[in-house]
Amino acid sequence: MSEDPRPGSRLAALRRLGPYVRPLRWYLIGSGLAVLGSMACGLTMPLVVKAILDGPVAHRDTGGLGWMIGFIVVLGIAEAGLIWLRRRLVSEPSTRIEANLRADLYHHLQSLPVAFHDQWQSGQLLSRAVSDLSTLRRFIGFAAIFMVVNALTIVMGIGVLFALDPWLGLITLLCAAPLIVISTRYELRFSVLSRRSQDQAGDLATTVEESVLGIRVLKAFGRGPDIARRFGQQARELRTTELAKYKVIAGLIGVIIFLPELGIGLQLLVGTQGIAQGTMSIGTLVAGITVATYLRWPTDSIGWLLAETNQAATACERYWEVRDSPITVTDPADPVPLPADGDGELRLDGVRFAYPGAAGEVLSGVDLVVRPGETVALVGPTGSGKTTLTALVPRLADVTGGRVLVDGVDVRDLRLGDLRTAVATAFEEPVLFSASVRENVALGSPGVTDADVRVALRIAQAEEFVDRLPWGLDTRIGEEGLSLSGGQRQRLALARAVVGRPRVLVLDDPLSALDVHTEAEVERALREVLRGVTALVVAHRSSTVRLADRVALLDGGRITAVGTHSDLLAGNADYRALLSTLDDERERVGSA
Ligand SMILES: Nc1ncnc2c1ncn2[C@@H]1O[C@H](COP(=O)(O)OP(=O)(O)OP(=O)(O)O)[C@@H](O)[C@H]1O
Repeated sequence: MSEDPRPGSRLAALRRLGPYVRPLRWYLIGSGLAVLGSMACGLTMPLVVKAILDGPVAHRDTGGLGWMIGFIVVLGIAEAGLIWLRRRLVSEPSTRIEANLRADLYHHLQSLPVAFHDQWQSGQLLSRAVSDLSTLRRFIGFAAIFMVVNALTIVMGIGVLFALDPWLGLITLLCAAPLIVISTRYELRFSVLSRRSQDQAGDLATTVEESVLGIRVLKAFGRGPDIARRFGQQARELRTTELAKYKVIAGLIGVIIFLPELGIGLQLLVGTQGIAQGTMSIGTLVAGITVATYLRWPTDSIGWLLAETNQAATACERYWEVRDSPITVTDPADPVPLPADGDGELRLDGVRFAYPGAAGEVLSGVDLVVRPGETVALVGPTGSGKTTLTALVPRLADVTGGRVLVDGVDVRDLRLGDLRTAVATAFEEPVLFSASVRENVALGSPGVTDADVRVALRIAQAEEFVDRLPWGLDTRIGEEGLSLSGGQRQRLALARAVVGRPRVLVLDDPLSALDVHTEAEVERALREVLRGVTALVVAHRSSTVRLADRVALLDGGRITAVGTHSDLLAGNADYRALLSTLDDERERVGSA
């Protein structure tokens, strides 16, 4: 996310849009030709005016005037028609390219490993997916075409001026040339600011998103004013950058306005002398000034179009930064099917894991077998790597050493779709989406029937409350399921985990974030969910531990003890100490 002002890298980012643009190039070329045609009509008009002034007006003879006026009308109609055609032609490619880029970005985001999302702020992703792509749409539909067309119009116009009178052409050329040099210098300065402001807008979006999602916590802890201060500070920084952008643009606009005005003044001076000496006609001078005036917008707009191009190049760079992030968790080249008769054995064989860029390993040789149909609770001090370990089973991240095997097959040899059907997960914080109960439960198993959803809800002790919702399974639950209680959300998450009848369940303690009364309901649900399924359950509560057949103690990156809850209580001092801290902590939290 660095500010890289080099035009080369930024142009390369724009060039990479080729595969998106190529299939729609005829629309864009057609649109460019239409606008070029309309400009040619505009440039022809002064020539007809010259013919009228130097012919019928100068000779006081109106013969042929009708044809000339008629020609001007035809030029006007053609110009208007071509402008209409340009607008019609350009809307299709610009919106289609934007939609395709957005769809591919979203698909890529879905495939990126969790480690990527840990490192990227959501607001940055949001601003790239929304505002940066809108900037690109504007560029493709407008600035890109007008950059080319306006440059051609300036060349055509100066050509016409040279044909009318070399002095008129030379004056306009001498005023236009410094513009190009000055604009390029401004462009470089603007590009740095443009990149900064887009990144700052992303940071601002992150703050807004975090404060909306965490509104309850912020209110409960009275942190609203602090967040407002942070937001205010970020908004001020963004404003400072925007002001600096305006300053650069204002300087450029000043030059852009002044030079053409100077040109028209010089044309009048030279033209008046030419007319006095009889070397130039009035028609030539009027046509020359009209052409020079017509060239003002193409010339004036260069700075603005360069700014738009800059912004688009920056947006494009930011887009590719996400698209270029490697998808490290992929389907294997030769996937192995899961044995059809497997009962769901989960085996961790010397599993090691280190977070990218971290100094040391979180897991350094974990060996554990969860037998078919068995529930193993994973306990360990905070930060010992329990959550990390559960992420390795459905390949939310890949082991850095050792193997995770489901029914004897390394999870990396399975097709991701097969693995995630065989292994279902539920997390400490149940995440529900703005969709119906049915869609939320069937999220990972799109083919399931309503009957399957109902069975899952029954197992998760959620059927009764879902039936009481106003539209039952069709009830839309709010963003993150905020309109449901914590226990209800957790039970829907458990129903989602079991609906596809997975071979292995991996749960991050579903009871840990619940109060005592809710916990009893979810505990009942959990007991049902765990019946007959192979399950590895991270336990933060002794109540969760008691649901398990065996308990594994994770400490120092390894499993240091495995046994039944009572065996470990009786024979393992570390386990006794750990369990007492878990429940002490809860009492502290409960009484706070
Ligand atoms: N995305 C990450 N990048 C780098 N380090 C991480 C990341 N996530 C977790 N860690 C570190 O890995 C270690 C294990 O974290 P993990 O969340 O797996 O522990 P845990 O046993 O589940 O903890 P808790 O019981 O508090 O939930 C911790 O030291 C944590 O700081």
